[in-house]
Amino acid sequence: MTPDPYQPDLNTYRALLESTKAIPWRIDWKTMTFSYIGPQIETVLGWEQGSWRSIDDWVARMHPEDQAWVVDFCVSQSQSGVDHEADYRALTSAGEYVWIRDVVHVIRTEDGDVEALVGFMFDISERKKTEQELERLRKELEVLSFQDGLTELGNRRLFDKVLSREWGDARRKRSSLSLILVDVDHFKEYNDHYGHLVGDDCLKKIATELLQAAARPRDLVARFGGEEFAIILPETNAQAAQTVAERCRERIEQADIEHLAVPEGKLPRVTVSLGVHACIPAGEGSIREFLDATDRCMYAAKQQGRNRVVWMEAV
Ligand SMILES: Nc1nc2c(ncn2[C@@H]2O[C@H](COP(=O)(O)OP(=O)(O)OP(=O)(O)O)[C@@H](O)[C@H]2O)c(=O)[nH]1
Repeated sequence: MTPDPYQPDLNTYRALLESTKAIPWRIDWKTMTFSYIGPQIETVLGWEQGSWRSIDDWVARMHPEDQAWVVDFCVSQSQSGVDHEADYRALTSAGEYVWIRDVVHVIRTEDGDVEALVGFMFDISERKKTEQELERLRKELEVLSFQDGLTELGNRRLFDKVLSREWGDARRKRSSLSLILVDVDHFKEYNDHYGHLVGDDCLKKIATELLQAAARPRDLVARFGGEEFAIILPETNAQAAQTVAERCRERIEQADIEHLAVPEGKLPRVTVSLGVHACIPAGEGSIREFLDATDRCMYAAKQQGRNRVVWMEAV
C-alpha cells in the first residue's frame, strides 16, 4: 500500500475545522456531554463556546415545538448506530431562532458500542426562508388557479372540481343536488352602450349579489364563463333551489343597475335569466346531462322573455 502523502498535524486539523462556516462538535455518548464544539457557535447563536456542556444545553436551546421529535429521532438513530441529520430551530442568546441542520455521524468502539457522536451544525436560515416563501407562493398560486380574476369567485376549473365531488357525494347519500345557471340579459348591448370596463364592474356587482343569495357554507357560486354564472347547491331539492334562484333574480333586479340599451318596452335595468335543475344522481345520468338540462332551462328562460327562473326536476 502506498503511504498517505498527506498527514496533517493536529493544529492543521483544528485550523481546518474552525475556519469553516459549519460548526463542528463531538458528544461523548456515555456522559452525554460535549467533548468539543467549534468556536463558530458563538458567531451563529451567540452563546459562548464554553456554555455548551451537556446534551441538556443543546435541548434547552431548541424551539419547544422541535425538542421532542428531534431528541427522540436523534437518540433512536444514534442507538441504532445510524448516521442522520435533523433540521430544527435553535435559540440564539438574543432570544431569536436560527434554522440549523445538524448532520450527525456515529462513532462506535471495536465492539460495536456507540462511543461518541460527531457532527456539523449548518445555519440553513436563508434556505428555510426561501423554502417557506416558495411554499407560500405555491399556496397562493393554488388559490389563484381556482379563482376568477375579475369577480374573485371560483372559476370554471373550481366549478368542475366541486360539481364532480358533490355529484359523487349526492349519489352515495342519495341526496338531491341542484344547479342554477345564471346568464345576464342583453349584456352585449350593455357593453356596447357603457363600454367594456363598466361591463366588468357590472359583472362584479352581480357576483356580489349571487354570493349573498346562496350563502350556505357548501353552496358554490362560480363564474361559468363570460356573462354566465353557476351555483351548485348540495343537499337541496328543486323547490329550495327555485327559491334561491328567485332570490338571485330579485336581488339583481333590486340592485338597480341602469341599462338604457335594452329593447323597447323592457325594464331599463340589468336583469338575469336563470335555469334550475335538481336531481338525485343515479346510475345512468351523467354530470354532462345534468349540465345540459340546466342549460336548456336557462335557454327557456331567455325564450320566455328573460328576467325569470325556469326549472325542471328529474324524476
Ligand atoms: N365586460 C365584459 N363583458 C363580457 C365579459 N365576458 C363576456 N362578456 C360579454 O357578454 C356579452 C354576451 O353577449 P351575448 O352572448 O350575445 O348575450 P346577451 O347580449 O347577454 O343576450 P342574452 O343573453 O340573449 O340576453 C358579449 O358581448 C361578451 O363580450 C367580461 O368579462 N366582461
